[in-house]
Amino acid sequence: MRLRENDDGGEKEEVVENDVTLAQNQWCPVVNAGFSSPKRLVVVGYALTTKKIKSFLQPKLEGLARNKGILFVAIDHNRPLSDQGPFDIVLHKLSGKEWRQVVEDYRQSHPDVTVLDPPDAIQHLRNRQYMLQAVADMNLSDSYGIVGVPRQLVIKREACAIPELVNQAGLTLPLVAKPLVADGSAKSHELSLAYEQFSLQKLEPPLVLQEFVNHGGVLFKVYIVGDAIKVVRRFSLPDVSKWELSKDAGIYNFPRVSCAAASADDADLDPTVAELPPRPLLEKLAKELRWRLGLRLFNLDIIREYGTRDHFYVIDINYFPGYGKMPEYEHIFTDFLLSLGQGKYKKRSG
Ligand SMILES: Nc1ncnc2c1ncn2[C@@H]1O[C@H](COP(=O)(O)OP(=O)(O)OP(=O)(O)O)[C@@H](O)[C@H]1O
Ligand SMILES: O=P(O)(O)O[C@H]1[C@H](OP(=O)(O)O)[C@@H](OP(=O)(O)O)[C@@H](O)[C@@H](O)[C@@H]1OP(=O)(O)O
Ligand SMILES: [Mg+2]
Ligand SMILES: [Mg+2]
Repeated sequence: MRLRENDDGGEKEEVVENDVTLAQNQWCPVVNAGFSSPKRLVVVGYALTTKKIKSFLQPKLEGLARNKGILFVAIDHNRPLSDQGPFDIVLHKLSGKEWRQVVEDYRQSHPDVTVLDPPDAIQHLRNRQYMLQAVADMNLSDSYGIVGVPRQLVIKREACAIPELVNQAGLTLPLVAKPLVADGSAKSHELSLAYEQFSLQKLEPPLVLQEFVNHGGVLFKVYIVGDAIKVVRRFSLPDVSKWELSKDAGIYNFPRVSCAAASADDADLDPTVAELPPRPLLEKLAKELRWRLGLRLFNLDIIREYGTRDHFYVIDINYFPGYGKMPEYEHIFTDFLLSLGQGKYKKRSG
């Protein structure tokens, strides 16, 4: 294992390396396969951080995968990617220009390998200026509801100009300040809530200022794995009342509210807040976003504007999120990998 530097040379992340070379044609007698003939193994090369490996590649996933004829193999960062495998699928979430180039070159030279996902498409989500653009462009509105994004302003530099810029843009307080770059570093998740215009000068650009939308303190995480969708509830920031807004001045930093411990699925909630967004609306949104973003593995944070039944906002999109927290992810993920592997094999032999 060694440390790899990010684009900006600052934040570092661990990468895992091992040394596995596979035979050219891998066939396996799939466990529990009964009378059926041996199936071809689907070999998945992965390049993930140690944290991601721990949360995603859990024993249950690996066991189920093995039974279904899927083999996970760690990519060795000290050897050329083309010398490894052969892989049917490459799964990756690492940062750095160098790594993006390695994956891009590999994609070009190995068109028969499914690379999840294209580096450029992943990179697009790493900037909050562009992250939600595809949702805004969709203008999704049908009988099931309306899906939009909060109004936001990008501040690249000069904190002292923020109050005036916010005024000119006509943004309504409170505002959520989010670091412009969403590169997975701890800093990129350091958000704050600003109640009052003057104190906005204390913020540190580059950032995005987004209107805070009251949503009853619950958000919906919509996990997407290819064509599959899974929705869970999470606790979120509480609503801000007009009274609080007039009373509170200043900027408040808040911790990562949307992560692990805060599942709201079993909580006793106001049903109008807890009701999941309509399935057909999410199906439409996910399908269109898969296409517009060119990604197959991501999740969306969606909130319902408090007091409405069908007015939704997408506030965040994450590439290869914490699938370990998605119910039944082992089955959904292995089925997805199999469908990719088999599709490819059919194409080759057809
Ligand atoms: N516009 C908004 N209106 C209301 N609440 C918001 C808004 N933006 C963010 N929040 C709250 O802040 C939390 C963190 O924001 P966001 O999801 O954008 O950050 P993140 O660091 O990218 O999160 P993640 O850990 O999911 O990647 C959200 O889960 C939600 O509770
Ligand atoms: O750490 P967790 O398992 O919670 O997964 C989180 C994931 O971290 P990881 O990539 O290090 O795994 C985050 O990625 P980065 O932006 O930080 O790269 C982001 O996608 C979060 O939204 C995920 O939380 P979720 O949205 O699924 O709750
Ligand atoms: Mg989020
Ligand atoms: Mg995020």
